[in-house]
Amino acid sequence: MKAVKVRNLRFTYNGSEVLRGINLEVEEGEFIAILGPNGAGKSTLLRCIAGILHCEGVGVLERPIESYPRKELARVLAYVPQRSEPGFMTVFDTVLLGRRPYMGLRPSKRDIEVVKKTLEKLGISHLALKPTNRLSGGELQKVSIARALAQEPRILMMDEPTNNLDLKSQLEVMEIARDFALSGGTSIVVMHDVNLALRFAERFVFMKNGEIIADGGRKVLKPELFEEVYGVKVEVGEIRGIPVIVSLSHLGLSEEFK
Ligand SMILES: Nc1ncnc2c1ncn2[C@@H]1O[C@H](COP(=O)(O)OP(=O)(O)OP(=O)(O)O)[C@@H](O)[C@H]1O
Repeated sequence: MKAVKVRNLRFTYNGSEVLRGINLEVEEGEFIAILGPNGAGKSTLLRCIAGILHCEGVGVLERPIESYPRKELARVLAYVPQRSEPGFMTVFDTVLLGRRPYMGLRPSKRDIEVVKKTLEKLGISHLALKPTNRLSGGELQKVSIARALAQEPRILMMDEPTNNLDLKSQLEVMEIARDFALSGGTSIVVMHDVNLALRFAERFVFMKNGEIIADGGRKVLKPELFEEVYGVKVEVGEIRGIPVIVSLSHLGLSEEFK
């Protein structure tokens, strides 16, 4: 089944076109990384697919996104924004908000169980009773991811989830996204760290100026693509079978590695 289908998607902020005819199909079980320079339109695309921005041409699990009542959409799709606002609520209660699409007036035993398990998974059980405005940036990011996982969605979308995270936490979050896809869910992650994306994702969508420039598996990772998308010379190597991108110079700037 197609998790997401985007057809000829256009999006305009105050008259300026930011997405120009995007076509994208994502199968259930895929883990895709959306990459590209600042301002390329990655977050806007993610927010269109998540139904936060209203645009025509987005299908989720073979249905137009606008046909979903809000609660039903939240059971199907979870979105972790680039930044989340901290507040007075505790970590536990914040993650419990992820159970809202399932809850009646009070949380059930299962809701509480899911929250506890999710906190454990993210390694933040010890923070359960702390208000989120007393967390570090990385801790807050993990709370945001935990809340999305507690939603038990079929599609997990995260916007730069590894920002603010230390090396170990970056790997943990990417493993979570990969395991989510391996267990039949769909992970769509916007990232800047190309090497981290290469290490975990199986499909790469490169955007520039509101368009998709390349879309595919490791074979799309050619130096010419990085020159076109980022204006950077790179070499593509391999360590233990994992592709590694080494940036050499800005085009036209440093002569050092030419
Ligand atoms: N709320 C907004 N109002 C007006 N313009 C916006 C708004 N949000 C984003 N834009 C513009 O839309 C374009 C795409 O932004 P977007 O955040 O989607 O890019 P991005 O690829 O996610 O960038 P980054 O990697 O820097 O997060 C940019 O030119 C940005 O200035």
